[in-house]
Amino acid sequence: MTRTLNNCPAPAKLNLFLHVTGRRPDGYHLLQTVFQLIDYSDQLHFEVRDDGIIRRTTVIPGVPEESDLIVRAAKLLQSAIAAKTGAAAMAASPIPGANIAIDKKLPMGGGLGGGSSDAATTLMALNHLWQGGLSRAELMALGLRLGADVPFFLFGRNAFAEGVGEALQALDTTACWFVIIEPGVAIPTEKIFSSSELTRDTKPVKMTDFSIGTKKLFGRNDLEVVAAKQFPEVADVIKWLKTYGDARMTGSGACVFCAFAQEDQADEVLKLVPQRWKAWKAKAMQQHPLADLLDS
Ligand SMILES: C[C@](O)(CO)[C@H](O)COP(=O)(O)OP(=O)(O)OC[C@H]1O[C@@H](n2ccc(N)nc2=O)[C@H](O)[C@@H]1O
Ligand SMILES: Nc1ncnc2c1ncn2[C@@H]1O[C@H](COP(=O)(O)OP(=O)(O)OP(=O)(O)O)[C@@H](O)[C@H]1O
Repeated sequence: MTRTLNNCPAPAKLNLFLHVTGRRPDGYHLLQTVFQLIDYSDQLHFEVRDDGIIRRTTVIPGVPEESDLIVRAAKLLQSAIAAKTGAAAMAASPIPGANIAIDKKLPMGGGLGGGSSDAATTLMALNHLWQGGLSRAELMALGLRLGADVPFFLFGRNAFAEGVGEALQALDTTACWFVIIEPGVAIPTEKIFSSSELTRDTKPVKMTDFSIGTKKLFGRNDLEVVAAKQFPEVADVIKWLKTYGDARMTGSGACVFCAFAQEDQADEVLKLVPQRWKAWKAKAMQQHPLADLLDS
């Protein structure tokens, strides 16, 4: 049995548009959005332990080990596999554990789904290493318990999403490059969704209503006006980047992106970004780099 799996990407996502169409009784919001994978990722490394312990071996400032979505995902998977295999099998061969290291690159509170992507990569990698045998659908159901964005990363390809983000339909998006700017603030998702100024009644669209092009993106991000009002740095970045194209915020913020058909167009703009902001470029991806792990 393979004991290690290294350099497992946990890619970021952008929301090419994000409409809030309602709210459930439990307070979660109903959305319509297009999730776009990009080739800018955290990297995770896994080593099987025989003692059943889950250990995050990298410190992430501000994220205690026990509340890390990586550790929570690993423990959730352990219990799901135990339930699936039953007590007798468990007695015969106790559930393995894992040491998990991470090279963190995705900014927290950035609207890029960093923690959610880390959790999804952990579920895919450990289901493989532990020979857990859970299907993609079973892992997606587990993922939803960790966060609204996690099922998308397990789905493994770009998607039109509804519900709280778990009702996914595969979608091929336009090949393009993105310039992403980090305004230098972290935005707690909850803070935006709980705002009294958030509109929650955008008219639902059908997949056939929109096409994804780099010239003009469809729709808007309903969370943007709330985040821009509460965090002026976000408003400043949007204003600056709009000079070069259809700039908008991703997720609940804070990162702002703009799409370009050609890489050299993205390079040109990247050179012009004011020094006070961290900026980088990323290429649109159609598939999650670990998508095949679930079919192997
Ligand atoms: C904004 C998006 O990133 C768009 O992709 C997601 O909807 C948020 O996904 P996420 O970060 O995984 O969010 P979670 O960690 O599940 O939820 C954080 C908080 O955001 C609010 N939340 C999140 C998702 C959603 N559809 N409605 C909500 O109201 C809830 O108050 C929740 O307690
Ligand atoms: N491994 C992790 N990486 C990043 N954040 C983590 C992790 N584990 C727990 N968290 C917590 O989860 C919070 C949300 O993380 P995440 O990066 O997914 O949000 P985000 O980048 O704002 O994405 P989105 O807004 O699209 O959900 C972080 O602010 C952090 O407190």
